[in-house]
Amino acid sequence: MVASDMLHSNNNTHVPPPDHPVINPKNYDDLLTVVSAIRAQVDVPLEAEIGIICGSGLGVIGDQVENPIVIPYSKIPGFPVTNVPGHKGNLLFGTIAGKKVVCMQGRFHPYEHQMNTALCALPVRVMHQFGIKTMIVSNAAGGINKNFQYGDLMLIKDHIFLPGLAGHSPLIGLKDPRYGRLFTSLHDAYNKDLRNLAIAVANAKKMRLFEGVFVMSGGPQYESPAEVNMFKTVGADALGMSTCHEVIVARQCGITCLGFSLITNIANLNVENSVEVSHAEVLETAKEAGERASSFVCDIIANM
Ligand SMILES: O=P(O)(O)O[C@@H]1C[C@H](O)[C@@H](CO)O1
Ligand code: HPA
Repeated sequence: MVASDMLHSNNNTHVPPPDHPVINPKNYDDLLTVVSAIRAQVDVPLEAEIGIICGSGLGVIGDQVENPIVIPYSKIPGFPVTNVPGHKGNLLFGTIAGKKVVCMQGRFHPYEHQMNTALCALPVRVMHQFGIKTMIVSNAAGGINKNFQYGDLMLIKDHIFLPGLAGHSPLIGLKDPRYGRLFTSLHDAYNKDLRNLAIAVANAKKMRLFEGVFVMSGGPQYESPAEVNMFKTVGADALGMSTCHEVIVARQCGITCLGFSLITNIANLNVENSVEVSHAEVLETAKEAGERASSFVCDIIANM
């Protein structure tokens, strides 16, 4: 199947009913309604200390959750539903290495139908309501740094949030004080202690691991060579279409964050080269590297 067909097929496990409502992410009472709807799905109390977001093709990280309670997004009134291949669309509650986790097996992107950055980041607020103090966020990304190879992992040490700089911050227009500080600081957004822990874990596993700056573009088109060159010039090492708005909301909620990119393709800097990126290629690399990425996440959690 070619990539363009994949993007219009629904390979997700769950299809929502046609009248599936989606909440207003800037209404705090709507958020509480979604949280109650999730609690109503099961007859055990749900809580978690660590939240995990799986990037494209990285749902395998969610397969590490022990004794999972699986709640499809389509079964949660008010919760968005994703149609992007490689994103299963399940919220999982369970444990990894004895720690209580909640895992988003599939995320939302601003380029999806009727999406915006605030709605994409709504699940972070939901996970916060279930008690998370730490969030591990992953994504598939194109490598800009010349040292990167397919399948490399890059810890995110900082980000450039292009849609946010252009007026699409998930915090815009929030007026309910229960959301927290509007003027959220992004100092240490990708926590230094957690990054040091991740580096120690990678060293113990003898894994290649880089640190770098992640840039988020709006997508869904992949970047032109001139755009890739611009991102390189401003100091970006990897580029993708997610993550920054989730981390910003997490920081507003006081959640400590660790982020990493799986380099699924090498971004093309030369307009004379004929290099076509496809989502199929992204998923293929993620499939090859998925086990390594999930074992990395489990070991980090075990050592937290
Ligand atoms: O969910 P992530 O950010 O991992 O997905 C990446 C960015 C685009 O959604 C898609 C491009 O192939 O993969
Ligand atoms: N650009 C943007 N997003 C991506 C890429 C890319 O090259 N690869 C995976 N996600």
